Amino acid sequence: MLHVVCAIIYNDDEILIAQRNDKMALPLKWEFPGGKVEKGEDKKTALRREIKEELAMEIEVGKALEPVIYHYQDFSITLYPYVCGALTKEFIKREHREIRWEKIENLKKYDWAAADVPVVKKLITEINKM
Ligand SMILES: Nc1nc2c([nH]c(=O)n2[C@H]2C[C@H](O)[C@@H](COP(=O)(O)OP(=O)(O)OP(=O)(O)O)O2)c(=O)[nH]1
Repeated sequence: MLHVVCAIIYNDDEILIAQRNDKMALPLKWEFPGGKVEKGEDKKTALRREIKEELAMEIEVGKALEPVIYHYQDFSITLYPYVCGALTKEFIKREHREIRWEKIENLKKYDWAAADVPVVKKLITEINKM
């Protein structure tokens, strides 16, 4: 079982979303930036580290959302999503094929990694209640 943290990074009404590259597992799928928690590492620390490595970005890690367990064909993951704040909109694209700011109501148009689908649905439901 992989333990993966991911960041739902807000700036105003937009969220930062990323497309995996064709050399990665789950090629070309869209995801929230993040990565594997290392042994003995605190999840929030892991998330700040991954976002710095992947995007050269500093974030404020906030509320934890409900973890998602998903069994892919070759491996299983527990995905731990966190609501995060961005201090600036700037980032450097270091590993992904594409990274962009997107409005929540447009998130359903993307081909998400399967583990992310319940997270995306929840975000869309929440925004519709507002
Ligand atoms: N980062 C991230 N990974 C996700 C998400 N949804 C999802 O199924 N995954 C999967 C894809 C990968 O198999 C795994 C995360 O691995 P990764 O390759 O992004 O993590 P990493 O940077 O620590 O990996 P590594 O290349 O250093 O080994 O979790 C998501 O929203 N964000």
